[in-house]
Amino acid sequence: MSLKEELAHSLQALDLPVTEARQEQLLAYLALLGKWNKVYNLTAVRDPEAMLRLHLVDSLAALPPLLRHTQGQPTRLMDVGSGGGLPGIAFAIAAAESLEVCCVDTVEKKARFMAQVGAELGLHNLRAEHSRVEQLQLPPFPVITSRAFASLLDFVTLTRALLAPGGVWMALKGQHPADEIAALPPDVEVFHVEQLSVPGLDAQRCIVWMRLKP
Ligand SMILES: C[S@@+](CC[C@H](N)C(=O)[O-])C[C@H]1O[C@@H](n2cnc3c(N)ncnc32)[C@H](O)[C@@H]1O
Repeated sequence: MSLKEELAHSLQALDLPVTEARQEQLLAYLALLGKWNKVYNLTAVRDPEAMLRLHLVDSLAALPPLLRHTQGQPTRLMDVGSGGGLPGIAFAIAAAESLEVCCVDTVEKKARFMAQVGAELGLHNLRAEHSRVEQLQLPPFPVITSRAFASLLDFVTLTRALLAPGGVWMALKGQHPADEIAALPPDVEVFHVEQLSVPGLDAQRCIVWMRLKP
């Protein structure tokens, strides 16, 4: 199966409608990730087919739950520790109509890569910030995501100043992280641990949804 066919099948399995043009952009993003990975060391995964499954589809699996949460309404989202742009850039492409995405990474070459992807693919809803997230000064976000970034405790501690009133944290995790949940501060509430199934991937995945207690 070609990468294009595999992506289309995966999107269908996720019940995530993405136009043909956006699918081309997702593949173009993957190609840029592969190209610049050699120079910038953006990810340890190098094989294009594995990158599609382990990075792109793995990230996109969290998008339908996010769109259910936002009910498709226009939303500003910050993705922390995006690295090569995951899940932020995947979200920005696949849900371009409703998401404004700010990807943050403390490593300059990674932020530069993400900005370059935005420029090359014409992603007007994507912004890349080179900063430690705890030093970032921006208007707060209704949704803050992370994938393979830090413990839940560090995630919420480093970003709580950037969470809008009523906003949510969305942590993309592997196995249900019971120990990390137990270590959260008392004013942070886990309101849902949502199991995900990733097409073509036999591994446990979940989203830990959190918010500040009222
Ligand atoms: C393991 S990578 C994960 C990258 C990407 N989210 C993924 O799923 O492939 C973690 C990233 O977090 C970034 N990072 C670590 N501490 C940070 C901080 N305080 N602020 C912003 N980015 C940070 C690192 O530079 C690295 O790119």
